[in-house]
Amino acid sequence: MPRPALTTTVAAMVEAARARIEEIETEDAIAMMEDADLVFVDIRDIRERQRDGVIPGSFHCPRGMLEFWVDPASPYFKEVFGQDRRFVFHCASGWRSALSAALLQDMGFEAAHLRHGFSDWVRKGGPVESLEPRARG
Ligand SMILES: O=S(=O)([O-])[S-]
Repeated sequence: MPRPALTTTVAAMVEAARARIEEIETEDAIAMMEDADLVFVDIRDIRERQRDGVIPGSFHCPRGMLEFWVDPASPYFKEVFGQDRRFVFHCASGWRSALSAALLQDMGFEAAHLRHGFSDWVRKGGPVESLEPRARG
């Protein structure tokens, strides 16, 4: 049976998201590293973090938990998202984080995203920390 045609593409969705969210260039984000009011939120999955490293001090919020962790009415709410701080979401290349920032905007949660993602962060010499794989019990 033929698959039904999609009504949009992921590229179109990312483009539409990018048109309405705050985007941070890598160089500017690196310069913001020392800002204690700023939280980098990494939405990549744990395997990407373990394989490629992380932005030091970044908070890991798997993309699948996004809405649940930022909503104070959710049983999964995370305190960090209740703090009066500036949040910059990132993924590997800026696609997932663009969609996430737009979704958060729809929820009324203010967040920017790292325009070119962690891969560009590494390319531009941003600091990277290694993550030890969790020991299995
Ligand atoms: O979503 S992605 O830009 O990291 S491939």
